[in-house]
Amino acid sequence: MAAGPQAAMAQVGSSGLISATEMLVAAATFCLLLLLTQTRRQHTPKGLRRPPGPRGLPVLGSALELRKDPHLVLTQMSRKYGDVMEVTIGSRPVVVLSGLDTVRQALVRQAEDFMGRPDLPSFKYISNGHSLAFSYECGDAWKARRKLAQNALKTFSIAASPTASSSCLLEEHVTTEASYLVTKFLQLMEEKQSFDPNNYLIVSVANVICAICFGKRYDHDDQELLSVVNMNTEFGDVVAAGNPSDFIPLLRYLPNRAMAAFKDVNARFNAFIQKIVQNHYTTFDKEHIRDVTDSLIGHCQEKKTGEDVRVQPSDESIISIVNDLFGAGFDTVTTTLSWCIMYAALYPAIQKKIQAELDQTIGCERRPRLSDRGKLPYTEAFILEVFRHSSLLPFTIPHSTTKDTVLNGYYIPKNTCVFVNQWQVNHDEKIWKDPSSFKPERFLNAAGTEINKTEGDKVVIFGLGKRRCIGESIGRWEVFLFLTTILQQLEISLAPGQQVDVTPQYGLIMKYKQCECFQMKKRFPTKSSA
Ligand code: HEM
Repeated sequence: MAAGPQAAMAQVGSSGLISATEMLVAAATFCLLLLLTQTRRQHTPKGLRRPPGPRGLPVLGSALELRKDPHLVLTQMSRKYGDVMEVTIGSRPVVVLSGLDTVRQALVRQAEDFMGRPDLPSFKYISNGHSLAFSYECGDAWKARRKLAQNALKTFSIAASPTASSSCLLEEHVTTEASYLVTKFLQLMEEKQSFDPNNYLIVSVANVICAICFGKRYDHDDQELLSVVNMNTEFGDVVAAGNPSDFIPLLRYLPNRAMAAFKDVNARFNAFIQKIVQNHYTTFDKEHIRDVTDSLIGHCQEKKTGEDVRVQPSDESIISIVNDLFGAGFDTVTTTLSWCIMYAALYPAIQKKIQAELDQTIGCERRPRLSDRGKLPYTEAFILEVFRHSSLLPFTIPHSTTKDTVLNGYYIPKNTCVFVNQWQVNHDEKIWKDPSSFKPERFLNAAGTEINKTEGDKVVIFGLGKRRCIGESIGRWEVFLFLTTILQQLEISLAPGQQVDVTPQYGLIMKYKQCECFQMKKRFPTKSSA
């Protein structure tokens, strides 16, 4: 019993000795937690059962088992306990959902019951507790903010723009950035044998969301932007489902390097955005709304005094929407593109098929546009397979029940933390043939001419229901346009003799290990961009 807590302490990098008082506090906490766990279990209403699951250790629950690759461990456990199971992490029961039907049942059909977020300690540091994505709040004021965010985002990205030379602002921003990337990659190939494209991808993708949110583009060597976009791993390590210090209260009082880095990342991130927002306030002109930040400031100023104040979000929480949009808008898309590039390099025959489709449909005289998307089924199937196979967001952000509820016959009390295992759904042998193989064809009709929509809808990577990602359309469009622009012009390969490790590193967003192993070469003689 004693070995468990010690192992957990070692895991978070405890360096000091434990005093007698600390031991007493630990023992008291232990007894209290046992008592609480038991009291909680006694409250299951008559005739109903709690979901099955492993017993776990006292105080730690299943925390040690979940230390490495929880998406794989929980997938394995779901084979034994089923699609609704309960694990205990530390002192806290967590319901884990697997299986497409169960996930749809909970997040879509019982959407209101499962739309909450748990009050995890780490979430309070994000956007000073005002985060749209991570805060505990999910009432009417939150719903109003989510709507506001969706509308502002749409206006400055995929809505038709009378001023843009492209079909919409998003197309204009991505085309600019993707063309820059192609030139940069070729320049790097002249300077080096091989390189890591991810360092450049992240700035280009960040520039797209910066243009939408702040009307601003940064140089690729801008140190301020680089210091913000390069701290996403520290962020993702802590907010990923199953972080022990969110579940084991004792760990919060011990030195914890990951948590310290997380707080620092959030403080720096908030300061970066705050500076831009202040600048927007100074130059704000309600007749000339430039970007998402302006539109949010405008909304704060227009708020009607007669509105029900309980429903009315505060100015601070409205403005902090840009933190969410910027934060969620670059690492997700960059990591998807980085997996696309890796799969294209690992499977040259698949890459050639995409390029053949691009050559046939678009040619080399003009650049891809968003309107080409429906005409490139193989490319679309490749993107779907990248989402499915990599399952780069193995879990959604943790959910929580908003009321006592019943799922598949199991009782789940209000405020229960819920993990949705997207990785399991995307690799479930019951719905996918040979799920570990990378096969874009699985998403095409028999003739290979169209996407099979039913198969495509089985991939769960943006969540579902009331918490479904609000940047889904933007994310999908961006991935399509960046990828097609790059593959139209460049052939991607791995440098001969280079070993690559494609094992996903667990986090909120899973990446492969960084490597300077890519080579790219021009497919056609240079054309002026059209
Ligand atoms: C390939 C790209 C992307 C993927 C795979 C992705 C995936 C996800 C997932 C899994 C969630 C959590 C859903 C849940 O908790 O049930 C989420 C939430 C969210 N995403 Fe995305 N996302 C992507 C791009 C974007 C972009 C480009 C933006 C903004 C511009 C964005 C903004 C958000 C926001 C604000 C939330 C929180 C929604 C809420 O809590 O109600 N995402 N996303």
